[in-house]
Amino acid sequence: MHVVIQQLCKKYGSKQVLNGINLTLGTGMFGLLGPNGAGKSTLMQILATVIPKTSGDVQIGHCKLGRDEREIRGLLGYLPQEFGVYRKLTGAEYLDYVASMKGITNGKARRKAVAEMLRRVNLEEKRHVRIGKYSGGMRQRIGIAQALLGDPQFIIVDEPTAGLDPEERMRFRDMLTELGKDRTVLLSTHVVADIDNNCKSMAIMSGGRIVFHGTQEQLLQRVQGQVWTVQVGDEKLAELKETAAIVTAKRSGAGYEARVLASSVPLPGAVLAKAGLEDGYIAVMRAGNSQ
Ligand SMILES: Nc1ncnc2c1ncn2[C@@H]1O[C@H](COP(=O)(O)OP(=O)(O)OP(=O)(O)O)[C@@H](O)[C@H]1O
Repeated sequence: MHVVIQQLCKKYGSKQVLNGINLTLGTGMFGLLGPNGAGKSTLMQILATVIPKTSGDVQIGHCKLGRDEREIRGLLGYLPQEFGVYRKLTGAEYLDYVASMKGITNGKARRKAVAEMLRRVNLEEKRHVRIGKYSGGMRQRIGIAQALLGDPQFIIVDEPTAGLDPEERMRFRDMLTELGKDRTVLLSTHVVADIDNNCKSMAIMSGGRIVFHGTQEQLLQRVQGQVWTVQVGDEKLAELKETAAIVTAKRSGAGYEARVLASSVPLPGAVLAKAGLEDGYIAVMRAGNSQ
């Protein structure tokens, strides 16, 4: 499914939260990366028809946001950041409720869909337990289950791995990868590591704008030949912070091993390193410019 976002804006009072967003998504996983407060959740909520846009156009398949809300809700699955509202319902009750909202009105069909989804996310045994008693991983799984009810072609997932342990994190990512094979999956996160190899296309948001939109390779190309590691003491590190962009500084021996972005050797002894996504992200955030 194709999703085309053009000049999308959102204002809360006089506060401009989204400022002229342009994005095109196709089949597969699309990673949206940005710091807290960048506007990612606002964008997700607009696409999920939870809140209205202020201006701009969004085309989801053959539907238009602002005109075809009901049809759009039938096309998409949305996993929001928070689930607090449903803590008192059991997993099965919650999925039954969501299935009704998605228009699965036939009781038998609904029970079948709910049972199938509980099995798929491995929560059959916990179906009569209240969601408030679920672990972080279980809550994410019931979240993805509700998002997948009705077999949506566009899946929106907001900050999916918060509160998950490493194993749950990996399982969750595998599940999204599988879903992305024949659907459009939009994944928002502030954790660079969540944007793994499966998100071929990605965007970076900052201050309500898209500051990068392209492939992972294109992001890496931006910092090719500009990432250095260098061993420094406390004083040199402070000096370096003034003159160069430091990606990380890890304690090493008596000083630090600093990872630095610079167009030429930042200090004598600095060694050129292989560029990673984190380096590209830091470079784009510092430049704050759009592609
Ligand atoms: N209902 C609201 N009224 C006023 N301002 C809001 C409202 N909702 C969000 N904002 C503001 O909009 C900006 C973007 O918030 P948003 O939650 O979309 O960012 P985010 O990138 O998803 O970050 P986070 O991961 O922290 O949620 C923030 O400055 C936030 O304070």
